Amino acid sequence: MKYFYQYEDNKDLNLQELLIESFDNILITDSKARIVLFSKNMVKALRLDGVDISGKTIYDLIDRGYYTKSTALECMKLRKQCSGIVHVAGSENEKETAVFSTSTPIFDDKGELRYVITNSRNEAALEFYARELETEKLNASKYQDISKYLSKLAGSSGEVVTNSASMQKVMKLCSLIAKADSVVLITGESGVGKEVVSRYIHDHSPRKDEVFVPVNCGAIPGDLVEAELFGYTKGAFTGANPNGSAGLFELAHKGTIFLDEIGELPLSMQSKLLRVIETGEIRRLGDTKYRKVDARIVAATNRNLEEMVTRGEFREDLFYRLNVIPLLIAPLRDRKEDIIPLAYMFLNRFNRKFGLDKRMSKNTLDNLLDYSWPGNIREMRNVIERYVIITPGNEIDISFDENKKASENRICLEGSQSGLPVTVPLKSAMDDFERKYVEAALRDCNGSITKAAEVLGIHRTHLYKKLKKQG
Ligand SMILES: Nc1ncnc2c1ncn2[C@@H]1O[C@H](COP(=O)(O)OP(=O)(O)OP(=O)(O)O)[C@@H](O)[C@H]1O
Repeated sequence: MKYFYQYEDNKDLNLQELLIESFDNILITDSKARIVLFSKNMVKALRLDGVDISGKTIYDLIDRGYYTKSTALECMKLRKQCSGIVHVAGSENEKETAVFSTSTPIFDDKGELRYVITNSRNEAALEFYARELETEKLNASKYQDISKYLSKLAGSSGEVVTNSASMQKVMKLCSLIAKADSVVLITGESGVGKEVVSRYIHDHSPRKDEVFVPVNCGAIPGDLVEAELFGYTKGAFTGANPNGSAGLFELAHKGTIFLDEIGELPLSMQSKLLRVIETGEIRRLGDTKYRKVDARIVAATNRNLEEMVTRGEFREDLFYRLNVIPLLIAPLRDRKEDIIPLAYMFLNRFNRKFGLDKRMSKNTLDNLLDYSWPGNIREMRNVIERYVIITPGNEIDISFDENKKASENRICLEGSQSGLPVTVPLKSAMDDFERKYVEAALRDCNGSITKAAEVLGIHRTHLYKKLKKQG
């Protein structure tokens, strides 16, 4: 391999001059440690401006206290490449600094040491590289985890129906909010579309090409919340990934993190979240250092945070910090103009999905409008999907008995004796029953997930997971 090329028109090339002007800090010494060449930047880095160095050796410079240790001398002694931090003395105007040097030996044909060439980087450059490296690592871990995370998520929100004046107002406001980077707090009953709205904000923000990370704070067991949100270092706790892991905030770097059910965050975590919002820094569990994270926060809750503040269940300072831009999404029963367009949207979606062509009876439309929809749009989605599947003919006839109790629902499946056509596989029948039962429990408990979970005898996080699975 040839490393040096000379052409007709660069015969006068003077390599010494090029080395002297090089951006890199370069020092060449001979086998007796005499200085042969300094690049201008090396002179600056070692603070030797104006010093007469002709005929001087590295020993002389060390004797005069310019620096304390030399990788060039180490390299001469060990006859191999050596690296290390070299502390450079301060002066009246400049404080002591350090450079990272690497010295490489150059041997002649007989294996005798001829020169040592030393390259170095100063502190500022090293800090710059360290920061770049950290960002690179962050991005690498981010993208590694994102694919895993996204694959676990339910499908995207698809078409967003906004026929009512109140939803149109919300969406208009969202378009404005999207452009700013402020924290947003979305409130509204379960299933009204808080996540849909937060995705809309992200999709219309300058961060739209970055990741959107939805997190259901209520579904994460209390003792794991910190590790999930902020990540953890090696050996932070038993059962953890032995290499440590980035948290969801790091995953959302440059994008948006959607903190759903923020009211379920334990108080200890609330103060940590407040710190993150104030400083833009997170600290992995078990770590000592803080890391900068640039994630826009959109939070949501179906609880009354103000009341929680008065009861001491939610930090007042966090509430005010989150409540910079409050958005209230009305329950479906208060925006009836959305009911029929939503019903048709879901009907079309499920007809397409199952390759069917069902229609809704006139009676159904009236019933949909009269119903109070305690589970809001999620409930509607489930009802329509269910009727599309279980209606044998082409016309769907949906009716509701709002007075029906959950306990009655257990034995009161509509239709024939068994309640479902026998053509439905057992798994679908069981899923359908579970869905109805959960809906009935939610209806009985006025949409409160905590109460419904109690009635059903399952943990709140378990119920959240079931609801998410159901759509
Ligand atoms: N305006 C809308 N247009 C179309 N679909 C909607 C709309 N609003 C909600 N949905 C659908 O309803 C379901 C529930 O919405 P979403 O998950 O956003 O509600 P949520 O308020 O975040 O619920 P929770 O509080 O339980 O997390 C989803 O399947 C969503 O796609």
